[in-house]
Amino acid sequence: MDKIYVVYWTGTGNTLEMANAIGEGVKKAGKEAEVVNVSDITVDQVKGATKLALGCPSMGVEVLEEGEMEPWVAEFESAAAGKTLALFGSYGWGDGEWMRDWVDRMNGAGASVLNGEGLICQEAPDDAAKAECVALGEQLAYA
Ligand SMILES: Cc1cc2nc3c(=O)[nH]c(=O)nc-3n(C[C@H](O)[C@H](O)[C@H](O)COP(=O)(O)O)c2cc1C
Repeated sequence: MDKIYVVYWTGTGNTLEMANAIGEGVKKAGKEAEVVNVSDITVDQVKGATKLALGCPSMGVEVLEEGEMEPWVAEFESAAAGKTLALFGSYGWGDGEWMRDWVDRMNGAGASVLNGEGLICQEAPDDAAKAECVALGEQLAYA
């Protein structure tokens, strides 16, 4: 499967902005990207993908969004082994705990998380944060 999916959940659009910039980076590297809301794609559809970007903001108290993203990620755990993942998301007032937990979880499921950490950004990404997202998309495409 050549297409690289950038699967995200967003409440107010910040993580979507990150997702779009990551998709832009994938395309810049010459690969096809599909930026897709988690509610519009099943885990089955990404089972054949060797690399994937997943994004979700910090919600609840330092957890993934619980209505859509958390159940999707829980199901994805059994399909994650051997995949290369770019994890990303926006946060507000925390210290990134939700992302560290998510990275540990995905590594525990046998995936390889690029750079050993997720790309996080406080609230809306500024130009510098968007540039980091573009670079992450390129890195994922070349990985
Ligand atoms: C219900 C709710 C819970 C949140 N919990 C946290 C949290 O635990 N830690 C944190 O740093 N930010 C928290 N935030 C802030 C969001 O992560 C932040 O506003 C983020 O930019 C939202 O991204 P989005 O625009 O993609 O939805 C919370 C926001 C909401 C609405």
